[in-house]
Amino acid sequence: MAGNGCPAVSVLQESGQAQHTDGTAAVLAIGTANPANCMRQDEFVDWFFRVTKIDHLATLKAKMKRICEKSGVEKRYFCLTEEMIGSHPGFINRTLPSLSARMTIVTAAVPDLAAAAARKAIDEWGRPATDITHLVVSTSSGNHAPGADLHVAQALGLRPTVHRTLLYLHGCFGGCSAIRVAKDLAENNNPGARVLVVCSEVYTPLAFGAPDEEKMDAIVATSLFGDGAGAVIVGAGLTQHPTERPIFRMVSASQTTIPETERALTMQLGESGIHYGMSAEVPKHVRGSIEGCLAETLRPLGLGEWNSLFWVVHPGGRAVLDSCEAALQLEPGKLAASQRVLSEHGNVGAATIIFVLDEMRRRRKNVGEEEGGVDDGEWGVMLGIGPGITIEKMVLRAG
Ligand SMILES: CC(C)(COP(=O)(O)OP(=O)(O)OC[C@H]1O[C@@H](n2cnc3c(N)ncnc32)[C@H](O)[C@@H]1OP(=O)(O)O)[C@@H](O)C(=O)NCCC(=O)NCCSC(=O)/C=C/c1ccc(O)cc1
Repeated sequence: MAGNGCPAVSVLQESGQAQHTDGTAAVLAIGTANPANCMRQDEFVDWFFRVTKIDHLATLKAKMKRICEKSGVEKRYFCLTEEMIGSHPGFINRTLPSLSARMTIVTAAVPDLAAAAARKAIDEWGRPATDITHLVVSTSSGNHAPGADLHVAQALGLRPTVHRTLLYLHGCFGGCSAIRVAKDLAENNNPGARVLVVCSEVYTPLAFGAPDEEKMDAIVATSLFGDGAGAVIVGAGLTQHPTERPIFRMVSASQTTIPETERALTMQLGESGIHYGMSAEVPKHVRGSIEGCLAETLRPLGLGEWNSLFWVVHPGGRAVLDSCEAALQLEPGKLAASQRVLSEHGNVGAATIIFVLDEMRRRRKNVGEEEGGVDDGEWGVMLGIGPGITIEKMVLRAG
């Protein structure tokens, strides 16, 4: 394992339990939720071209089928239904204004999904919801106040004194940002804090529209993104609550922005919903920068042997994971948790990283018991990748 014989990691290892009980935050529980409507990727393009009434565009359809085949996605969950599409002409024809209709759906769905994921995390945690002191909500699906944070707090019966923080439009790194904020809250100035982090993304009703071959990036987004929510509970100072068990200790957190890439990933809310800009160069940018970006943070900790770590990487798309694998020369299987989540859910924006944390915890728990279990070492890295291009990094130490 990296750090065997390495002074910096030895210090971290020796002080791990003490740091934890003294105040290093940990993930204590995880919950996820999906909308009911499950879409198989091999049926998606036929469905999409039928409901948008453009079946005659055979070349574009064939190209989108190729993208879907290469996506690494097998199924996704949608809040969007055919009934919604049928009731709103602007959902197909994006020259018509449709923002209000889209937002009405999203405003109801974001807190519902968020609360469903949060309830699972709270059940697993085993303490009453009223013991939550802080709530951090992250979503790219919303434009209203009071926002989803208040609706989630009310739905869960949190105390009126709960400290709410809402992160809007962080995109795909929003899950890592929210978890980083929770770590800071739990470790600083708030003794005994228990922070509920909820990421809820309802992309499909917000971005749906007939494909336009001039906007291939929108077609790529439509081929990859799905809806869902993830929740974690974060706390430090566990000696006060002997029933609580750390799943992942959050050792350090940092953020890097790749220079001159601010146009590579964008999101913009307009009259016809949200528009995603996604350069075809994103995988190349990730490949060119990820090693250096990780080295600056992890090498000083003695964690530079990438294959000795476990990896919780945001699966922005199959090519993003391939880029990380190639740049870090990771052995096959190192990104299996991320690949599995991409396959089962697609890219669920900020919520995706929580699905990957959940998958990683399941794999580690099942070591020696069931197929898919894996012992990937004690130390790991969580990576979020989103607009900026921003890379969020967190060093994790398993339970
Ligand atoms: C699965 C892909 C889409 C295709 O696989 P491939 O191995 O690259 O295949 P090809 O190289 O054969 O590409 C197929 C075609 O797609 C085209 N293409 C390939 N990416 C492009 C492109 N971004 N533009 C426009 N043409 C392209 C590519 O040029 C090519 O066109 P053609 O040669 O004419 O067949 C792969 O490129 C991929 O995984 N790309 C990464 C996607 C990506 O950047 N993801 C990260 C951003 S995620 C993010 O910010 C999410 C925020 C979010 C926030 C909230 C939510 O609710 C949800 C999400």
